[in-house]
Amino acid sequence: MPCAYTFLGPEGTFTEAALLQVPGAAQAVRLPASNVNAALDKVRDGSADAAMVPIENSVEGGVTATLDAIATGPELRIIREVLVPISFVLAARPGVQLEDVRRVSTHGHAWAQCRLWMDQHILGAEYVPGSSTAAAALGLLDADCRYDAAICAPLVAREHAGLSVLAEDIGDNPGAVTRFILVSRPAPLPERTGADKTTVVVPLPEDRPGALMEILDQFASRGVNLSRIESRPTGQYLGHYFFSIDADGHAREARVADALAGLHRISPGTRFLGSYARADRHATPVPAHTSDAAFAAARTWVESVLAEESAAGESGSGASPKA
Ligand SMILES: O=C(O)C(=O)C[C@]1(C(=O)O)C=C[C@@H](O)C=C1
Repeated sequence: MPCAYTFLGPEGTFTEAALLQVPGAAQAVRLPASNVNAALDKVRDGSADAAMVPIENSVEGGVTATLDAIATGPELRIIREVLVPISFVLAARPGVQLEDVRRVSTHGHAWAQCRLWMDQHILGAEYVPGSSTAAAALGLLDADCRYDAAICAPLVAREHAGLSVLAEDIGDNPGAVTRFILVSRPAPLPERTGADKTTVVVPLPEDRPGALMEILDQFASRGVNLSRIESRPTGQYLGHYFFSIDADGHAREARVADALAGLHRISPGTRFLGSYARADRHATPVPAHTSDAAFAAARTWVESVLAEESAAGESGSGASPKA
């Protein structure tokens, strides 16, 4: 297990709450980073062993900063995922009333999850982007703070920043959940658990009709279920995209390994980002014809066909019958 962790900080972010779910992390060195790229750089340069970063929210979708940062640069591996239920409060310096609030700061994903509440309760609310929910809350303590309130986790408002809570549970979707990933430098794959996920990045081959269908077919024809697929621009030039994909199963399962090989044939720039246990422990049923046993039986059959062919060739009796 890693012994120095970094995370999207400062203390009190939802990302830190995710990190604290990792066994041993509460006792380990924890290094807050000011953004996702800075956290991943600490892993790449060896100043941390692993980074916890957000990747997907049930309301707002993919965290593009993370999807892009792990798709490029020196290779990294996802070794674990963590789910955190999200509940937001509106916090302000003691004495400030709800009717005094105009300018509100938070992380972009948090703002997106509280938009309706803001429209209903703060007429003409102005959004001030923050690097995280906790950074926005702590910023309220600065003498030259240019906003009136922050959207953050209940814990950071009360315990870390000593702020007053003007409203609780202000998220528009009460069941909101954010998924976080623990990322390390390339390392041996975590063991198969029977309920695993594999993440890949597949650049879309250009000028090739049906390329997306071919990519999807690598999974479909091997009975591999996808739980997320998103397209992101590579940033190189207009119209150049990659797909970020989560597939059910582990790279040590034959059907997943076979699908990975197929992806590499179609798009040699395919990047493997890891196989790791699903946080919800949900195991997707594997069709019998795509089980490891079915792949092994099929391989044995092909080998027996080839062995018969070469034996026949050596004995000279393998000539094709005349038509
Ligand atoms: O700002 C934080 O507290 C974070 O951990 C980031 C983040 C995100 O990137 O989605 C995490 C969970 C919430 O959905 C809002 C913000």
